[in-house]
Amino acid sequence: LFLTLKTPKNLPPGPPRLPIIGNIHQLKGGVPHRVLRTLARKYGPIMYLQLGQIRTVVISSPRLAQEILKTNDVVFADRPTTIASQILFYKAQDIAWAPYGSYWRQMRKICTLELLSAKRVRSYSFIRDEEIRNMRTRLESSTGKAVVLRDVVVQMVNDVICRATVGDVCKDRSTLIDVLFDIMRAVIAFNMASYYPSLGFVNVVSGKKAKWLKRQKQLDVILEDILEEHRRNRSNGGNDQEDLVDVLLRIKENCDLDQPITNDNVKGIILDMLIGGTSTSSMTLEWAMAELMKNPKIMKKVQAEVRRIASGNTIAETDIQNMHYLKMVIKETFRLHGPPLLVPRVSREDCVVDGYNIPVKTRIIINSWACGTDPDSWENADSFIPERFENSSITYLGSDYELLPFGGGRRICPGIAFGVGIIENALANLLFHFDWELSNGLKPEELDMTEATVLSNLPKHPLEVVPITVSC
Ligand code: HEM
Repeated sequence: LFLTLKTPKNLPPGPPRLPIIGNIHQLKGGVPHRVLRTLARKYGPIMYLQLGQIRTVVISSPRLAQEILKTNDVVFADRPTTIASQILFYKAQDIAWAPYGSYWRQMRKICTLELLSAKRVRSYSFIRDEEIRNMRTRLESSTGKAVVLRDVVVQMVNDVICRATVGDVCKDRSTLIDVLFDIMRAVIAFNMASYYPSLGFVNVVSGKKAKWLKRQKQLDVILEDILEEHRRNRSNGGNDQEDLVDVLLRIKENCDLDQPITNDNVKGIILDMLIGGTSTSSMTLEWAMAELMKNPKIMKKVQAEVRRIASGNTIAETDIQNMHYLKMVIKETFRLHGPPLLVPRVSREDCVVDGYNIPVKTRIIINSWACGTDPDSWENADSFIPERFENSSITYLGSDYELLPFGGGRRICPGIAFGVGIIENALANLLFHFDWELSNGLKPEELDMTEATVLSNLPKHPLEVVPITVSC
């Protein structure tokens, strides 16, 4: 498929348009955030691309990210309607893809209070500890042998999130993980039809629609099963500890809400939690370990800190609060390997950004990786240097626009405390209980850090390492 993009005629006045940026095929071939950063360095931090039928503005600097996420937050608080979000996310009846409005506000509030508040996240510490201990046991049984780290951490993260969200590790875990990653791919990946929404037949011809419908069916069976089990449990008196599904079912049955909750809403929200949490947190862990394997001095320094602070054979969450270098390693991992393009926004009305008129219904892509590697904000921007955060007040909480792994504004990720809680605890345990070698005698400098083209925040080649159990 080879399609040349031409300057669209009769567009309202807007930011400088790229006359011909090549073709969609070319964008598909490279890792999109890298292609877009190269284009931004040539054409500027605000670019107007006509991608098929979709008017798209790409933002590539911290200053302009602030204009979108802070100055004009409400204007850019909407999400696009995509074929993937319609099929896979129950017609966008979740939170992440829901249009901005009263339904989104209500459901986000329920999830924030009932699952993702700091207090709630603290209450899951026993789940985190148990599942991280299980991960450790699995690794101990492989001591001296090569393991694919991704498999181990995805299972641990998925088990933590499943237990907090649906109350138990999922019976059908491997199918669920497969489907979740497939959905993530469908949402992120290049898809010609999403640039030509009025040409629905493109999806039919390419076979994508049939594939997604099949995936959706598989997923729906798992989610229905989870709901049914909770309904049964509730009619038998329920459990002492409510999980998110119990909470949503209770609210659905008893509360007089502005927007009544349907079964599809509940399923869409479970899906958000599973997808939002599993892939992002496990990818961050894999990249952090890859950077540490690539940089043995940093590995040594962070291991020394963790082993000095942790006492006894376990790591308490209070110990982690004192592991400042570990936190810097995680921040640096977010800077270089966080979600490179934020979930797209859509403008709800005409708006002026940086002196340019952006018409209503324009899709906005924020290249957070370009912000995180902006040479005006960061020295040696492409190198992994955790020490850069030593005397810095920069956080990833959405108010420092040069570091946006969780986005910003009212659509900022509501799962920051939950995600970071898992990452910090798991990484501290991996570093405390094990020494690590690369498999097949690979040298650190030979480790390939290329990103996968489709899920570009995953390493292209899954990290293979050899854990060596350390007696503490
Ligand atoms: C390392 C971990 C994580 C990263 C890097 C991450 C990143 C992000 C990003 C970049 C966004 C889009 C924000 C924007 O549009 O400005 C987002 C949204 C979201 N995330 Fe996360 N996330 C993580 C963990 C989690 C967890 C653990 C959950 C829930 C259990 C979660 C649930 C969500 C939801 C529901 C949204 C949609 C928010 C909305 O549209 O209102 N995330 N996340």
